[in-house]
Amino acid sequence: MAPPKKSGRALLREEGLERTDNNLRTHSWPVIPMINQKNYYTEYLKREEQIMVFRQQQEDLLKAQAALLEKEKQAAMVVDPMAMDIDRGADEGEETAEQEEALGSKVIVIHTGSQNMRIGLASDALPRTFPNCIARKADKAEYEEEERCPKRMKVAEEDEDSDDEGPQFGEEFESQLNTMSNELKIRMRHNKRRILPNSRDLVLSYNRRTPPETIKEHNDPYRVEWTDTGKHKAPDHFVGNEALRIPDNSTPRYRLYWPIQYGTFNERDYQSKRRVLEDISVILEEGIKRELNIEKKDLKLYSAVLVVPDLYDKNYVTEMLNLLLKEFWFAQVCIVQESLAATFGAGFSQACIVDIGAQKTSICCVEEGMCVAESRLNLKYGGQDVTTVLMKMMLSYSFPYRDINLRRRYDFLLAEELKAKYATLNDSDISVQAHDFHLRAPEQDTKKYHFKTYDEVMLAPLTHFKPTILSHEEKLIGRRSLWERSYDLYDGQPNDPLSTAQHSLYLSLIPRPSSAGNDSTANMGTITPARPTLAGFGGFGAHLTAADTTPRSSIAGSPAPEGTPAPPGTTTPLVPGAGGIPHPGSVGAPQSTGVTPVGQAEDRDRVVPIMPLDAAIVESITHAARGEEKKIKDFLASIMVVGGGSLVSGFNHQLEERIRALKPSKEYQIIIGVPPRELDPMVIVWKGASVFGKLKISNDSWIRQNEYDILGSRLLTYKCLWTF
Ligand SMILES: Nc1ncnc2c1ncn2[C@@H]1O[C@H](COP(=O)(O)OP(=O)(O)OP(=O)(O)O)[C@@H](O)[C@H]1O
Repeated sequence: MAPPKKSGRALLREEGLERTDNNLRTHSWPVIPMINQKNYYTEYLKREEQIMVFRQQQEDLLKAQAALLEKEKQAAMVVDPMAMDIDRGADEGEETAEQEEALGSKVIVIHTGSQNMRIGLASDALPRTFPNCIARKADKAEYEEEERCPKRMKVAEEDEDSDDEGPQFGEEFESQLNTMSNELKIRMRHNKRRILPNSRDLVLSYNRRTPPETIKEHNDPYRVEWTDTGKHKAPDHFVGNEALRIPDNSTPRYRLYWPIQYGTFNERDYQSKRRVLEDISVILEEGIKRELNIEKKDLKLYSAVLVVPDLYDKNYVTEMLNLLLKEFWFAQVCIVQESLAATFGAGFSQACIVDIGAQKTSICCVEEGMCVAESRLNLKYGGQDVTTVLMKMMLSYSFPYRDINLRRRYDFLLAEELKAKYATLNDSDISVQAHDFHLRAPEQDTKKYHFKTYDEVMLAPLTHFKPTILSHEEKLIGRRSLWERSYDLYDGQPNDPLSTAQHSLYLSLIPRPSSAGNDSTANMGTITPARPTLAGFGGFGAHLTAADTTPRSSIAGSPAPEGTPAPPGTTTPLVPGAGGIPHPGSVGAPQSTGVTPVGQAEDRDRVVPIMPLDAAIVESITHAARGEEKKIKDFLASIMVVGGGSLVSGFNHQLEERIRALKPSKEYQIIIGVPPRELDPMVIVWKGASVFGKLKISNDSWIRQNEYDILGSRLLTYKCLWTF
């Protein structure tokens, strides 16, 4: 139907030309007609000179060139060809060693790990490392507030003293331990290694009947120097090693905090954002002062390089950037990703970097100096899980120090020491062996324990390849309780990056309704276990309600019996069960799940991303190669393992064997490279960041104070070497 015809007066009114009786127009504003959207075109923000950051870089470059010309003129006058050569070289990015050193001595490189803080001048050969923790005065120490770790199943009091401990960690754990032990036995036989049939019984009976010796404190040459809290003038806090050495029962009491957890802020143990940031700030300030001898007030003369995880949390990066620029007043800050830094440290241009830290393991392929974004994988387990599971296994083998509790500082240090000494992945080390250790607790005589080990020293680090036996129920507590997920202002998409590799891992964990729509139990709002067998599997039967992922200390920690379906409206932190992981390589580009990106992002906060390490590496490489066979071969031949968790003896060989089993074809050469120059795998990332900080080409990545004042964290889009 044709629209009704408009009167002439109405048309004039629309055009603003309506006139009054005296023939004058009602207003004198010019009327601008609407733009025809079909022909609409703009160059706004399409050219570099319209972006302030690039404009400024261009201006800086012109200034530098003008200064160089001026210098050349002066040098030509005094005929000093050397001076000209040096300057030209510098302009072309070929710094001399002296220039690099000079640049590096004004750059502080910061790598904040979940367990270790590494700081140092970029000109230093190695970083200073100390525990990334702070002890603050409190009513109770952490061991008085929190449950024993490893968590024991409740046993009747009269049983506690009996010789036969029974399954302290639940039937499920025991059965997985036995399965792993049997699998190891089969593998050893296959490799023609001799095993005594009653080895475990020998260990059990020895450990049960060997009492500890008591050594008087004055007879112990290695007694620990505990931190003196100075009772009456006790300071508010201690940092790093000093904090870890405060007696647990000190007066006044101190509570230990680790402000970084799983590569982002610790939202579990803190009640406010301010306290987290304050603690990080104090640790950094005191670390820089003590280790580098630089006062906070002088930091405006320094630049900072900050290392962040590959799959970073946007809030973490922006808050840390703000902290460094506005609290520490560094002149400029540059941000670099862990895997990229690792390749810089090792001097590789292409590699698949596997970083095994204390709480997280990240995998990322790097090619031509760039992270292959889609290959990034972040798994929530690491060296600390190995320590805990080793203690569990040793206790299951009647470890004589039955009261060990990793929430106590001296026990945590003891467990770390035992792991570093005895954990192994060499088949040749598996036999019944006798060891001893000294238990040094504050205000107590030293106790010397004798114990024997068998296969548990290998089974514990083997959990990297069988992470379902690890306990994951506490890993999501408090997540997003202080910082809400960051969303893009314009399109509402989550700002935290997600790779196709990580996405496919989540897809395998988050249950979705089938395409036929016949799965009426699946519910987008809550996550129910994907496989009923998962409940109670590997000791993580704890069900978290949706609300439990937000408030701290509200976990319903009772393990659910095997096969128990989750009550309605409950959420289980999900990890892949046996056979739950799709075959590596079977997952291509992300499949559409029919859920909004926001919904997916929220789901991800309720899932613990876990996958066997060997499968995860193959998965990451598959996503990096995007179907190119040559790239798969190249990445498989250039795997590099870094991070403290990889220091277990025999780790690389074991990993190589397992990847070979997944990629048996003769076409693939699997090479696990070691860091060059015998560098410690724990410091490679820091080393690479320090190299980056000294380069002139990294000039474009520096975020300066004046730019930050105008653009804030939006600068990250232009300044970082990766897509932010
Ligand atoms: N000799 C060793 N053998 C086995 N494990 C070790 C050894 N030395 C250190 N580790 C482990 O390495 C881990 C610390 O590694 P690293 O410093 O790389 O972690 P981080 O950077 O603090 O943690 P994350 O990467 O999770 O943030 C700890 O779990 C520690 O027990």
